[in-house]
Amino acid sequence: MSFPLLQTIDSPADLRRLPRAQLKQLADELRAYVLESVSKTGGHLGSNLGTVELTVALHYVFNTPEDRLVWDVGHQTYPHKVLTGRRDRMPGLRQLGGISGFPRRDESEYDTFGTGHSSTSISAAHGMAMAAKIKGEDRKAVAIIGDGAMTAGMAFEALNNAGVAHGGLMGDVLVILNDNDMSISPPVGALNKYLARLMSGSFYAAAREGAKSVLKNTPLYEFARRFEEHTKGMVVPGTIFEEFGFNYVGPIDGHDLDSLIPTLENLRDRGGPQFLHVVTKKGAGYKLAEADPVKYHAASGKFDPAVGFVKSATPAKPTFTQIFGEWLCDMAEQDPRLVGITPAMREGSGMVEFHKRFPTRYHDVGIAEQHSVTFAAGLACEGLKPVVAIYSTFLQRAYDQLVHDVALQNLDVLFALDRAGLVGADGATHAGNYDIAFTRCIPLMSVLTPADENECRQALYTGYQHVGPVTVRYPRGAGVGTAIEKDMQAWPWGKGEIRRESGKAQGRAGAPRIAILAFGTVLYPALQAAEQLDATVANMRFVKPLDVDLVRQLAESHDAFVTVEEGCIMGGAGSAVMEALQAMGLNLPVLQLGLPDQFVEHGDPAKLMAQCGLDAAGIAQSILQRFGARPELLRPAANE
Ligand SMILES: Cc1ncc(C[n+]2csc(CCOP(=O)(O)OP(=O)(O)O)c2C)c(N)n1
Ligand SMILES: CC(=O)[C@@H](O)[C@H](O)COP(=O)(O)O
Ligand SMILES: [Mg+2]
Repeated sequence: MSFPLLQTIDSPADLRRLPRAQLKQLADELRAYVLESVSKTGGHLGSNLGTVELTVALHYVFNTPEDRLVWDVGHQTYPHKVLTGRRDRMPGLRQLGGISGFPRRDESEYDTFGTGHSSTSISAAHGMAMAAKIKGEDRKAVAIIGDGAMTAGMAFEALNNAGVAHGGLMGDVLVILNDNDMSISPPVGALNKYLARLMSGSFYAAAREGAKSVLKNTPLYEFARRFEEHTKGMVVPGTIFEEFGFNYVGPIDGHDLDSLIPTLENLRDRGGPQFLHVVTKKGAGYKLAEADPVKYHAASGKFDPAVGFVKSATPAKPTFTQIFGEWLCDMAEQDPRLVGITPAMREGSGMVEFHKRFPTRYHDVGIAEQHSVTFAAGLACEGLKPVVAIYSTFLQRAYDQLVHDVALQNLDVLFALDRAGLVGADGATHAGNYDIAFTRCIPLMSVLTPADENECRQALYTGYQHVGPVTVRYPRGAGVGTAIEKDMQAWPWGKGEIRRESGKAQGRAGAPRIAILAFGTVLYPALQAAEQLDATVANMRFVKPLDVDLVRQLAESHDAFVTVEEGCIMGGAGSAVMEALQAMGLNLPVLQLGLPDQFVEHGDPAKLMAQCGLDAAGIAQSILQRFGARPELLRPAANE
């Protein structure tokens, strides 16, 4: 395909030089380019196709980058990236060394705020708008937030704050609600119903009907009082956004440049908090995506636009997500107390089947991680057994609820932490690198790290049987493909196991006798490395409670330890082992392998694991570098 006009646009300044009449062609070419590009690289699709006209209009009307655009979640910014000088970098999208799938301040001056986690845009834009006022700069700040992202409490915290003056200063912030009546799944909650009424115009109709029904059959004096009350409400019904102090405009068609451009020009020139409600279609312009916006939210890889996403002929190994989804249904069959909760990630967390089979025990609470955790706590108070399916990275948003509402009260909640560790294409914003460190330090919390698909099922069952707060963490994608035992057996609580014994006798000449303590799916590269080094390997299974008996047993029979985890080294499982050794007065050298104290960027997961030294070669190399032939590590054998 050719994109003659788009090829001439290397910056928004080029776009603003175009005749207004050419913008429609530019939008059409931009949409075709994004579709073609994503069909080659994979990535988010529906939301990008839905924001093409809005993106063109915003960069046409606002003096970007001086005027700030803040894209909420940021998964809809491919058109923005193409128009802001990165058209020719799209082939490297979400790949190692390529551009991110989300806005990044260090990638472009037009990416005014890094996003990825939802519902932060209004807060950031308000900060930028207030900074402009404080510094006396004439700039606008625009937050573009979806109807899904609008369901998060943080968005309302920001509205509540941005809608009023502070010390006499009022920020010039424009909030654009991009309402496509979709989250990743169909939207949930009362806000969605409210927005639907605003969109349908029934809002006004309801106000009129209400007025008429009240005014008839009432005594005259009552008539006057009520008429005055209702005509006030009827003429300009206060939308919720106006109650927050914003001037509300809309809903308008978010695909019609003839509506968007004059409206944005008008709002740009007005000061103070402005709220524009635009209605778009997720997947606009691509029939397959329009018809199934859930499926076409994102493409996992290449696809032929003419055919769309097709399932691969050979059944792939089950993913950990699928293992969880299956376990959840099996467990729900056995235990009527089970309630499944997701904060707006039904598909990603593998709960579609559970929703179908157990609709009364399924809760999608919207993008509301904090609420999801404390809602679970409330259920647990009443003797139910809530299971919160939540990505490791998104649990970060509900940390206080985890500590204060669940652990402090020792409530019986199971957290199924999907996407634990590196996630690959989504990169640093979505990596689940920190959950071992931030959960194990909470009193009464238990932390399980299954090593493969079968262990995932057994760990979920073990955690579910335990009364109290538990996290079970597992990575994005599939494991090594172990057979799944349908029978669920609870593990001995807090116990690991030795998977491989070193053949070396301790204390003999040559390389020291090494014990590798693996936590989670890194067990398998550790086993491969151990074959090369003839090391012992323990599958620890629990970070908390740690199997201190096994730690002691290994420490007393080996010369050195290696701990391995797909989590941050700082404060992680290896730290737990070090603490246990110190507490037991056992002083042997420990090499901690895990994720480094830096953000790991987007890319192919296997390449990222190798980059972090967590593949078999990396583990073996680290061990050899640290312990190689180190006779000083050898302790004299008992009879020498
Ligand atoms: C805190 C947080 N929770 C969950 C997600 C996962 N997520 C990404 S996009 C999305 C739906 C967003 O819906 P909306 O804002 O309406 O944007 P649309 O996809 O409709 O354009 C969700 C739940 C996230 N990025 N951040
Ligand atoms: C934008 C966003 O946050 C989600 O779409 C996320 O990218 C989903 O991640 P998975 O692809 O791992 O489900
Ligand atoms: Mg939406």
